[in-house]
Amino acid sequence: MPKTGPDTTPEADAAPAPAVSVLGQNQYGKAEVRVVRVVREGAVHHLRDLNVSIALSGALDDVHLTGSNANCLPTDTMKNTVYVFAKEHGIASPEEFATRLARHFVTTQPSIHRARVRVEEYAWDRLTDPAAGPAHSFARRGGETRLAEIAYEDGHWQVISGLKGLTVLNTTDSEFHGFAQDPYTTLPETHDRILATEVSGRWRHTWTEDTHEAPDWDTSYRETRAHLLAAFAGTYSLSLQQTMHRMGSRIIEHRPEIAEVRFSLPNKHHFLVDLAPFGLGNDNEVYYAADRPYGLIEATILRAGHEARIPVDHSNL
Ligand SMILES: O=c1[nH]c(=O)c2[nH]c(=O)[nH]c2[nH]1
Repeated sequence: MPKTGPDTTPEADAAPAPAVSVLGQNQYGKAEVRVVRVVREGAVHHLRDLNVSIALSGALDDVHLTGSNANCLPTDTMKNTVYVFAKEHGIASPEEFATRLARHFVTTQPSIHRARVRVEEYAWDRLTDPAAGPAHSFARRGGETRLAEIAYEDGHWQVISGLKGLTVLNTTDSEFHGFAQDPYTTLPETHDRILATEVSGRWRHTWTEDTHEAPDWDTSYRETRAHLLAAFAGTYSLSLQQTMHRMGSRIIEHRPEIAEVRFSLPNKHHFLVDLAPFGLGNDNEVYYAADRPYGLIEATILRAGHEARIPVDHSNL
């Protein structure tokens, strides 16, 4: 805005007019800081996954009325504080973590009189038994939906089973390097990253005729799902594409009743937070879980000699 000159209108000498507007309740903060904290106890990894929102209020009138930011701790700083606290103190519980944050802002910023911190925690279940070996694979609790799509025409059946919304994560045994590069490539190569995806999978059964016995659908579903998860957990991954192929090929190898598998797997990126500005290292401990953009990795895996019939879903692209 260009500065205006002195007010020379006749009203300038008069008593100030009562303000027309008054600042009411106000607060500000960083919403939805997605922090994932991994603790590695040898081959057994522990995971906490939070969505943290912070709202501060206090002596903030000047920020709104005069534009002075002297009392305005940047929301970016609040985000950094979440990551630094996750590194330095770990995440014992949502309550403990939120309490620590709220106390910090109120006791270190004289202008801040009240802090509200809301934490949502996403629960993860282990995919492998820590007593039986490496335990770094998890499935997110809830959100999973089983699917069935049936077509019947000219006496022939087509049965497609599947699932969506099954989110899985490996805290290690995932690398991505040796990729093609062009002048716009900035992605660093990684030899140890989090690999996470929300599985959408459909599989077509070989059963087409009433003259043959139909599979036990529930058993088939349970076993197929188990193979898909075992392949995700057990594959040392050089890309999500490779893991996905193992998930499909393991199903084809173990479930003769299935002719074709189709996966659509978003690569749910977890980026290591750079804690160097705070004099801290980050040895695969604190991650930022990005929700978009995401890689979208899709493929059909077929039993040799069978045709691809599961329609390719182009609603994403
Ligand atoms: O497993 C991956 N596959 C990719 O194609 C890709 N691209 C990318 O940026 N990260 C990854 N990760």
